Amino acid sequence: MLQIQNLSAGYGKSRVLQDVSLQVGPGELVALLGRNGSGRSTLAKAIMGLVPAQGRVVWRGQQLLGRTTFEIARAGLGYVPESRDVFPDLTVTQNLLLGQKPGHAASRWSMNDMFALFPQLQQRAHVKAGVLSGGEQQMLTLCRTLMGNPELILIDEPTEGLAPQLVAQVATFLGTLKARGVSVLLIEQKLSIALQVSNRCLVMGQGRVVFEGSPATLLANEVVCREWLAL
Ligand SMILES: Nc1ncnc2c1ncn2[C@@H]1O[C@H](COP(=O)(O)OP(=O)(O)OP(=O)(O)O)[C@@H](O)[C@H]1O
Repeated sequence: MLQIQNLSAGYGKSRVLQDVSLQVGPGELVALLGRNGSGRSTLAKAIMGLVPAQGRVVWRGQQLLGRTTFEIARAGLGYVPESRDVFPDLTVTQNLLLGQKPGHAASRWSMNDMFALFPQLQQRAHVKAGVLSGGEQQMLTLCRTLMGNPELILIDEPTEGLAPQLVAQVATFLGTLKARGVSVLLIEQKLSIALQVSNRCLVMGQGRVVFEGSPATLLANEVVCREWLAL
């Protein structure tokens, strides 16, 4: 469904990604692990057309490289960046409504689905997003992207800085995406979450994919865990 072949990308003269190839199948949740600076966020940005890249990013048979971020999102890809991304002066409900894509077929996700996943957002439905806690803003960013009905969603470190209870809610959220057939490429620092929710794990190191396999295979690979994940 998403096929990345020999992707290279970087900033100015510095080359960050080198020859990255991977794929994400329909309804699959692929976890992208690695140390800080290994290039995972750059990969997500390259897929979304946010950093210059060479190679092939093929989505449903069509090359995405060279298209604008807007066109890539319209083609069915959602992106939740590492930084929380809300409209601070709009309420929670208004933020969610803005996530919908006008003129598209009805989203398979309703506002009530979002409130069922994160009840805190319902309690704060009419509060301006700018006064929410960091964790609540993270939930709102996830939900707003989902309201756009993506077929594949790239999520960059959704549990970073969250209290354990919220981490558990994000894990449930990811499980719901999987259960409802949304493909996910998840950048995650917490190995426990990645192992719990993913079908397959990729490990990146120095801008390359250095491991690919099931969560169980990754856990059993002491060399990869030590050298590339510092476990
Ligand atoms: N805007 C930028 N300009 C220049 N270099 C950058 C930029 N963003 C990232 N880099 C560099 O690219 C490399 C990969 O960073 P990237 O953010 O993709 O890694 P990461 O695996 O997502 O790690 P992290 O979790 O720390 O973000 C790092 O060396 C980083 O310093």
